[in-house]
Amino acid sequence: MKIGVIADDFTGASDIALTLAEAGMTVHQFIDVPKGEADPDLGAAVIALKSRTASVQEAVDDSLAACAWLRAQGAAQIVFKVCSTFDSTAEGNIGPVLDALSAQLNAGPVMVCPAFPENGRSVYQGHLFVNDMLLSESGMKDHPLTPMRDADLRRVLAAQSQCQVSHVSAQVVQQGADALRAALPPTGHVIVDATQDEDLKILGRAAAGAPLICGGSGIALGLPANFGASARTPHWAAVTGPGVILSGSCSQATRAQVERYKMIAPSVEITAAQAMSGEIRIGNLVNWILDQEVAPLVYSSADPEIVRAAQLQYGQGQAAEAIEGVFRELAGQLAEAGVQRIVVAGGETSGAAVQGLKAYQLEIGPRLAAGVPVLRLLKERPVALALKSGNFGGPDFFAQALQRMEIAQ
Ligand SMILES: Nc1ncnc2c1ncn2[C@@H]1O[C@H](COP(=O)(O)OP(=O)(O)OP(=O)(O)O)[C@@H](O)[C@H]1O
Ligand SMILES: O=C(O)[C@@H](O)C(=O)CO
Repeated sequence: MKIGVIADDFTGASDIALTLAEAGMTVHQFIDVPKGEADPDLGAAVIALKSRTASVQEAVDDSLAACAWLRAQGAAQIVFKVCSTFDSTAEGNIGPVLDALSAQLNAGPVMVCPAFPENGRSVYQGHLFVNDMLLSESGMKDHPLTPMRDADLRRVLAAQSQCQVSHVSAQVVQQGADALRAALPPTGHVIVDATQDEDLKILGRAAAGAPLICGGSGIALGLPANFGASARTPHWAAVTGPGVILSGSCSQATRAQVERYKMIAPSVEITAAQAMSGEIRIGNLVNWILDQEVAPLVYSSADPEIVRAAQLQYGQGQAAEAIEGVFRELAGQLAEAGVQRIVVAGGETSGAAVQGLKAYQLEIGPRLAAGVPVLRLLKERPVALALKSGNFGGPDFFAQALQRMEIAQ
């Protein structure tokens, strides 16, 4: 194994797994820290944790355990995969986890860059932009769990970390890998600018031999080439059979996708009140889903005002866990009932759904959208999964993803 990735959520794990697969690495996504050994033929492994919004101590402990497993499999380089919008609560977990991993690996300077230009995420003068807006003015300021209200990543990371946080500008990056390496301090975390894929490939070259780097999937663009890998398209054996869309993301992009899909297929909304009351009968919902001619949509996605009202009434964590609990139970029962194509929208929601599926290892297929691969879960019958980050995919993503799962490549 050459590259080991520790991802702080499940959609982010599949996002970077796709980047590595398209750059030629043989890669699998693992759910939580595996118990056994990895296939020695794997060039890369991505461990999906549900640590982004966990307690700081839990996030640190789980990330260190994942790092130890990856190193034991021979991983020469560790990537801490975080969100391209640097999703984090004020107290962590990016800073504390990065500090712990850096200490465990005696990593020296750690380059940090969440840029993902293909999906409109760029870092310039230490500030994170979502398309043409500062992060703090984008929809991410209303995120239900990790509202991002400061675009200056140096300040955000410095508030969470015990280490020195510095910055290397795009002007230096664009002079090449040698100039970037020369600009790095001896230790600490370094926010590195990147506004285009070429900047990320320079960063990848500069990261050759670095024990630890941190970023979105874009930071992996240039890493496989350091190990002699070259671009390829992942293969896919068609998966047909009943399908369903599960959406717990409240992001702007997902809410648009929900409204578009509701126009062509049956749907049912799960409200926070219903989830908190325990009135939802999962078995009845499964039967309703299986009775539909067209793959139906089950969603809790709601506008920020509705989410805020629910959080005020029930508590942010309680509302989140209640809704995730519904999707966790639903996903497991759907797979047992024979559903074979499952599209999930939202990182935490995907974590819940995958836990419900009792999935431990996923094969990476071709892209459904930038940052979203189709995944194969090997059960009695193969299950095709799409774990879509809230802000990813176009308006017709749901229908297109279900159709793509049925086409071999
Ligand atoms: N109607 C609702 N009211 C309150 N909380 C909700 C509601 N619908 C979903 N949630 C919660 O909001 C959170 C959404 O987070 P999730 O990570 O699934 O989506 P996302 O942040 O848009 O996706 P990503 O992290 O991939 O960008 C989950 O914990 C979910 O349970
Ligand atoms: O980097 C991203 O935006 C996604 O992979 C993600 O982490 C969403 O939660």
